[in-house]
Amino acid sequence: MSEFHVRAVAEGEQRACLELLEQALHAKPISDEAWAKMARTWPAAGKFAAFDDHGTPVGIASSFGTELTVPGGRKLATAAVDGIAVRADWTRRGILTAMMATQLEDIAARGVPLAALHASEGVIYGRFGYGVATYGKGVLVERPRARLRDGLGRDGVVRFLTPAEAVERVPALYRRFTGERPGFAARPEMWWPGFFERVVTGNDGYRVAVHSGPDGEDGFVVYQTVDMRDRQAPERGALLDIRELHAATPRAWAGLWRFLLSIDLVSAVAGRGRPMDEPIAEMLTDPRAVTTTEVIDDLWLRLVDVLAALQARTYGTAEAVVLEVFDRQLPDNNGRYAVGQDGVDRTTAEADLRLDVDTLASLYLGHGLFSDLVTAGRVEVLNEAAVARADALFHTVRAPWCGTFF
Ligand SMILES: CC(=O)SCCNC(=O)CCNC(=O)[C@H](O)C(C)(C)COP(=O)(O)OP(=O)(O)OC[C@H]1O[C@@H](n2cnc3c(N)ncnc32)[C@H](O)[C@@H]1OP(=O)(O)O
Repeated sequence: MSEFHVRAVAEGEQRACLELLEQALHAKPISDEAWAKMARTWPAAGKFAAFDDHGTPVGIASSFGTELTVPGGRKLATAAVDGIAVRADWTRRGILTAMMATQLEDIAARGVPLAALHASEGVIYGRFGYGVATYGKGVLVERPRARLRDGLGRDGVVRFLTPAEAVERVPALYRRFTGERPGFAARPEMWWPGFFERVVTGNDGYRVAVHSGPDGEDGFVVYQTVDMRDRQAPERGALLDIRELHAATPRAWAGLWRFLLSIDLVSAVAGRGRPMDEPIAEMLTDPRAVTTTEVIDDLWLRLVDVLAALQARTYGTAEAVVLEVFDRQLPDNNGRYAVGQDGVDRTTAEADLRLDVDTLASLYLGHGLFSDLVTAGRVEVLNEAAVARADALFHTVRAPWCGTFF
């Protein structure tokens, strides 16, 4: 059997790696034209690949640098893992395992405390220390029944942007969003061409509209129209499928929803991966006009430097707890941490709760409760009184949400 070896991707090898990624994700092959646009978003830096004996890439692990907001508002350097694949004729031979080890060691060596990804499947990344740290909900709003409460969302103006205008204006607008919600991801310059420009200038019919309030442009929505008409239900109009909707103020948020729900010949407005606490039903006169269609795991988080990550966030009001953390891939993280409102440090004190690093990652941004993960067998309790304290320390008022796909 042929062997593979993992090393950093060299300049000039990126396109072959991207082709391998697109093939593994069952996407269309990359044309020369598409590659010309994408090349600048796919630098060799931050990429590792597995190569066969002939030097052909058979696996890719890519990441780029971003920042995530952690509870309390600090922005923490994060490796956004945006492309993982192994060629189908090379799977289940340990290539992903080898690439993840190299990638994690590299991220740790560079002093980046967090890594994050969106997973294609739920069974892959827990073994590498990633835990589900944010969730998103799918919503379907039936337009004929949906009326916004009086006065809501009427203060501003919404207008369409051409694709070229959207490419030029939306990145600057996005920088207005301060991202205080835990889990919120910054979008570095290199994110925009591959994940935004390609979508809004492509042939899939995406439209972009911006909301303007008293301080200028303060929100935008990107959506696609899906034709729902059929012979059985000729009265049905289109479905508006929101790709993203961001607003700097509650008024801008309501204004964008009002706009979407006012468009003619539309039977429903749908969104996926919306914040779990987005108050859509609450803004309508008939809350039953909204159906939650799904809840999806959104951001998978990896605490690469557990001490730095724990020290970066703030905590609720409760007495400190001692957590004993186990990390198979990055053993420097193994040990006990005293976590409290007054700070976090390593300790030799007896542990209250024992857990794996992926479980701690899933609690880190404030989603979920230690007590539920005790029930689920994910947290070992050595001191019963510490469970409620850990809940109070870690849980956040706002549901964490990432808001950016990568
Ligand atoms: C962040 C992102 O980019 S998400 C996109 C991820 N990529 C894809 O889904 C593309 C299609 N799939 C693939 O490319 C590959 O199947 C990968 C990357 C998911 C897995 O690569 P492999 O090299 O086969 O993984 P590897 O051999 O190292 O397996 C490690 C372990 O994970 C398990 N595993 C890996 N992938 C899967 C899977 N899809 N389903 C179930 N188990 C899996 C293996 O069985 C193995 O378990 P073991 O340690 O108990 O033996």
